[in-house]
Amino acid sequence: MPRVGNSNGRGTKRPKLDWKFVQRLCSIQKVLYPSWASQSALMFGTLLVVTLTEQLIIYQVGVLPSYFYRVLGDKDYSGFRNLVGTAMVLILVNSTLKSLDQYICNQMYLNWRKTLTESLHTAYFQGRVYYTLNVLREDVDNPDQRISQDAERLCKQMSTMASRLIVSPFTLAYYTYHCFYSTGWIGPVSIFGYFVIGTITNKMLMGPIVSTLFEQEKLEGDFRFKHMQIRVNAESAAFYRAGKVEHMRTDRRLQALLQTQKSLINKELWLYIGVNTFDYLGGFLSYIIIAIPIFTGLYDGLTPGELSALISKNAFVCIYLINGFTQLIDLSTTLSDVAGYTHRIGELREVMEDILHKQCDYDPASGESYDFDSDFNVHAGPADTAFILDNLSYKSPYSDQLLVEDLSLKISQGSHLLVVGNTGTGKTSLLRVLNRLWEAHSGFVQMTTCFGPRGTLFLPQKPYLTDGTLREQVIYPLKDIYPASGSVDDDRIIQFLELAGVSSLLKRTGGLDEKVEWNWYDVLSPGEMQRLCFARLFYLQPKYAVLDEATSALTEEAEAQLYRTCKAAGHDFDQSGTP
Ligand SMILES: Nc1ncnc2c1ncn2[C@@H]1O[C@H](COP(=O)(O)OP(=O)(O)OP(=O)(O)O)[C@@H](O)[C@H]1O
Repeated sequence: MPRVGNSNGRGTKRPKLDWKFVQRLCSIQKVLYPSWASQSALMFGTLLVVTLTEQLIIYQVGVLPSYFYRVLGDKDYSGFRNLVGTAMVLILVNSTLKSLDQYICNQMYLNWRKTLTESLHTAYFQGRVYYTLNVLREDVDNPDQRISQDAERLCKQMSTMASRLIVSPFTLAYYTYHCFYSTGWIGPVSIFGYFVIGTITNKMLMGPIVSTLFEQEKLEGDFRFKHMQIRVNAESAAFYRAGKVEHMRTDRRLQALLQTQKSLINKELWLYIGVNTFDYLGGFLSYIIIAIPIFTGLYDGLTPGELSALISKNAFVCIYLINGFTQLIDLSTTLSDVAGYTHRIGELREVMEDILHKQCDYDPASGESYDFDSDFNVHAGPADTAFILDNLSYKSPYSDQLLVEDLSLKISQGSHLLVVGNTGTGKTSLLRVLNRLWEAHSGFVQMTTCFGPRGTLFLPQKPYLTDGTLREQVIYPLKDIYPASGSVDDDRIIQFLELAGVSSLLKRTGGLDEKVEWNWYDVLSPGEMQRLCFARLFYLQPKYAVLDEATSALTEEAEAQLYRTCKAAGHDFDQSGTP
């Protein structure tokens, strides 16, 4: 069950707009832009060309009114006609470029989301990372939310920043040059100073927002998880008539979320005040810049007319330069969101990487780790042996007490082993250690066969049914129909469903390959689920089967029948159960 409710993790630093953010953002960018010729890089290049052209056209459109004044003032009819034609073309090109800009940003967002989510999936499903992350690690909340929602929001926010950020170095350089040309050093230096003060102020105001956004996303995940818990367990809750208590608990999660959202909105108020103040201050700054030489007497020799012309010329370039900077400052709110999501995804990536490298059966050279049907890390041993345990001791995570001490055992072909013991004594844990979900505390454990049809299959205590057709349930976890699709395989599956006592499912689903809308957990009884898992076992025909109370919902008679079938099929099985 995914862990929820833990705060930012034990001893984890509060996420901020700091160097760590830059590192995490860069590592995410490396994923988004794997090479210069990647699709994202090409889109980025196209966006750059489009936005630069757009800037040129915007400038041309901006000066149109002054031409209109001139031709109208001169009553120049042919000039006016030409100008109307030019204006129409420019406006058409401008609006096409603007739409293209938006279109490329949306395409980039889609491409980023695909690349980032697929890369997160690759790490998540590598080896048993998804198990360790959800069950054993407490330092990352809601991994599902980070992969599905946070990644999406990060890409969305970055795409809204992209077109504004991409041209700013060019426009800033261009207008800095013009500003310097018309005002001397005083213009650019004052404007750069104003931008530095604006950035420092906004960085201070953004700091608390980043950590609150991080917290808000965690609570959002907790809230969704609560609803998912009720959705999955609706029947059990209804049997308890637990509507009131679930209502109270769900509302409590909602309250916690809204409280954090409220605090986020309050903190954002200060950032908005900062951003808007700098926006309006920027409008006046050009006059302050021109006022300095006027009041220091530098322009004393100019007539009032010449002075007005100079002011108007200087104001134009200064305003453009200031506008370039204020546009960057306006991005502060988006940047604080980007920082929050970057920390959540960056942290997830780091933890997944850490888990993967700590897995004892991870091979850094090939990147291969344990998975179904992979021979990796299977130590060659005697051909007739499945497991060798020597002085094995193990304990549960976060506990110092050993569950089992110095267990020596060899599980070989032809022998059937039943593990019994009181509840919580570590029977399932033995299977976890055999399956390498948990590390052994000391001693030696070796699996000498592979997973899957040619080796060992584990049937867990809680039957796992995937989404999909009846065939996909039976052949799980094989991806493709094994050994080959067609009537031979169909006959086998039908025969195994009959042997497991669930052939009635064929009628309910309407066939092996009929898509079903229902959730398998809601429509099958626990006994039927266990029988379906046995059909899976018969189909996969492993040499060894490790069953964890796999018949707990069946009658003794049905249990005996299933075991007889297993024996006839030639499985050696290891079963754990409470006496
Ligand atoms: N993910 C986990 N984190 C921490 N402790 C765990 C975890 N899973 C199991 N444990 C603890 O490890 C101990 C052994 O659990 P295990 O599941 O092996 O019991 P069992 O003998 O199979 O019991 P049962 O007969 O009820 O299935 C229990 O005290 C359990 O609470």
